[in-house]
Amino acid sequence: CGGDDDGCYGPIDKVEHVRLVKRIQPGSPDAPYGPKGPLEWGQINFMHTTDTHGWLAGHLKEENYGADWGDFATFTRRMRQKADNLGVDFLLVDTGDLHDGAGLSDATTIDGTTSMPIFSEIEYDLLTIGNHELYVAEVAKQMFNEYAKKWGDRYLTSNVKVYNDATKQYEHVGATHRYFTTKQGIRIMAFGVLFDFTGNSNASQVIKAKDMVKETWFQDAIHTDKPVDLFVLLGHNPVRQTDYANTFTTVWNEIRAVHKNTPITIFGGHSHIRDFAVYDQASVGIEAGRYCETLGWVSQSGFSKCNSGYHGAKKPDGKKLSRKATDNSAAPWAYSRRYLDWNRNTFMYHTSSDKNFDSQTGLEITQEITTARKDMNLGEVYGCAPETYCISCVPFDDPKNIFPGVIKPAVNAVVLNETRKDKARMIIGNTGAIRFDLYKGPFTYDDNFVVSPFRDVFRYIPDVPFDKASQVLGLLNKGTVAKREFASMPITRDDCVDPLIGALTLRDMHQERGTVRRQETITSGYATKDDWGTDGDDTEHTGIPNYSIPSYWESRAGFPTGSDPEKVDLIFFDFIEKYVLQDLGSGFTSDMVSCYINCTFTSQDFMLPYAKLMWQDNIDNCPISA
Ligand SMILES: Nc1ccn([C@@H]2O[C@H](COP(=O)(O)O)[C@@H](O)[C@H]2O)c(=O)n1
Ligand SMILES: [Zn+2]
Ligand SMILES: [Zn+2]
Repeated sequence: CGGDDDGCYGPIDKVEHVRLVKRIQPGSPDAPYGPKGPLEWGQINFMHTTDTHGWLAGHLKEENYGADWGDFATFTRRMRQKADNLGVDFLLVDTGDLHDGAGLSDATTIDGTTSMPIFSEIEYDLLTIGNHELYVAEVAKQMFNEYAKKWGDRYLTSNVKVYNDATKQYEHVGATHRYFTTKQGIRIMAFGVLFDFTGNSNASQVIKAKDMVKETWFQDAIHTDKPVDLFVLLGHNPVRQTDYANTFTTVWNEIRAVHKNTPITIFGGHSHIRDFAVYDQASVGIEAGRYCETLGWVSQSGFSKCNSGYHGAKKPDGKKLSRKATDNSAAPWAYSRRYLDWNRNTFMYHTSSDKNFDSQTGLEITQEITTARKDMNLGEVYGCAPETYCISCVPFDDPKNIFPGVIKPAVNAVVLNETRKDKARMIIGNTGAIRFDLYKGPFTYDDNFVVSPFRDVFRYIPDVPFDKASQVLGLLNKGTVAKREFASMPITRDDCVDPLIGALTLRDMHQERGTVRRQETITSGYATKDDWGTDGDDTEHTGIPNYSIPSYWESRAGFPTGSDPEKVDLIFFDFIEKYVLQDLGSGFTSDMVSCYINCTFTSQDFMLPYAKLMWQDNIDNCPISA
């Protein structure tokens, strides 16, 4: 069972039994419902990844997103080749958040030590930095010292600097901007802008977009004497202009003030959604989801010798791109956009490659991932989860929601300082620290990082009057958005079915996940609505129920029966310490706070003991539900 063509399972890690995704051929009875039709190629074509967060092994428990980084490497190579054959341009872009979300990136002492060399095996044309590259000083330095050097002027970090130990100065991580000419002659000026992030360590500095646009280098770049046919704006920012974290508008306004008609094509991220926003008749922006579930596609035409240096094919695949950004657009620019599901079926379909899809490089990358996973014991099974628990597919208080179903019982059982076990305790966390649904079946070392990837230390204040402590959750959840910059993103996805109308029950979702998907079955997944409507998903889905959840959760343990305690130990992640203190009010100061168990016991450390404690039934014969 050597290759993937014979319907065999892909590289199965026997110890792990975690590659649950069968490697399938398009058209086979096992193939998932696939792409709706060929992509529309333009004169310039972009593929976009964002918020990959270490998911380079793919979604081992979700067939629909089961391709790995090796498969993706093969796909990008084939797409480049196809562009060359068509005589058009192709650019691959990434908009950051490369760590925090999977064992491959987070199970090493410094995040990314194993995953980053694998990530960087793909030849991106343009990349920019995310906030997750800046929380931890060592990670920021790794990006500065290794990857910025490797990626050179393709890594655009227009408003992010890192402290250089050698020069003792803060310096741009990568390049501020890049002016270049594509193979087919399009002259591009590109920038890479992070949102106004303030949670970075002191190893870095983030310059607010409104200040960055005043800097000389930026003003020089937008007033350049060189011809610019297209501005490309990358950024770890949502593309929707109404989103609170959006800073593209600031940069976009500056460019537009000088270049009234030049197209500006935007690639965003951070809010983890599929989205496409129209800025004006010559400017659109895409955001390509999260966690290697989505690959964004934007194509653009309208270049001619009158408005650019473009000398490639006029009509790449025989038909012209016909969709203008706005209904009344008088500009020459036409676009297409598509959100591709991250699976081999999709990749094979769009490269018409069927049995011959795999490349040597791709197979080698897949092998590297398999070896790394084995070396890191990522497939080691710690328990057999009896149910699936999700973050937002059921209401926050539903027993199958991950917070009441797993997180609260787990912290109650595991987060306990023996010397204070007789004290009543309240544990408060930010919901944004819990990153992914937990699936019924084998709970692996990897799943620990998938669910709770951060190293946020459990800290506490002893003996807080209960009437004070019990107000904190409510106050935290009332906090302003700016204050909650670190907390979970407000859930504003349009790609969901209304929870009250036609929502799938969790049971339905289970059944769907368990069902062999044939071509005629529409599967559960994103049903995206964006500025152009509902036709952006490459593979149609039924939509995912999505209930909004608060920004914080609280759990109580060791309470006396039938009454409230006089005092409690108030425990919380160090990540939210500042805000807990603010909401406790006067009389509470940081010198009252100390580590609860010890200063190395973090949010990475409570799920595995809980799985060992609670999920041992059927451990040797744990049914896989994917
Ligand atoms: N140490 C940390 C760091 C981050 N978080 C949570 O992640 C959110 C940001 O994630 P994005 O992928 O959207 O950039 C942040 O708002 C926090 O909720 C954390 O809990 N601990
Ligand atoms: Zn992210
Ligand atoms: Zn982010």
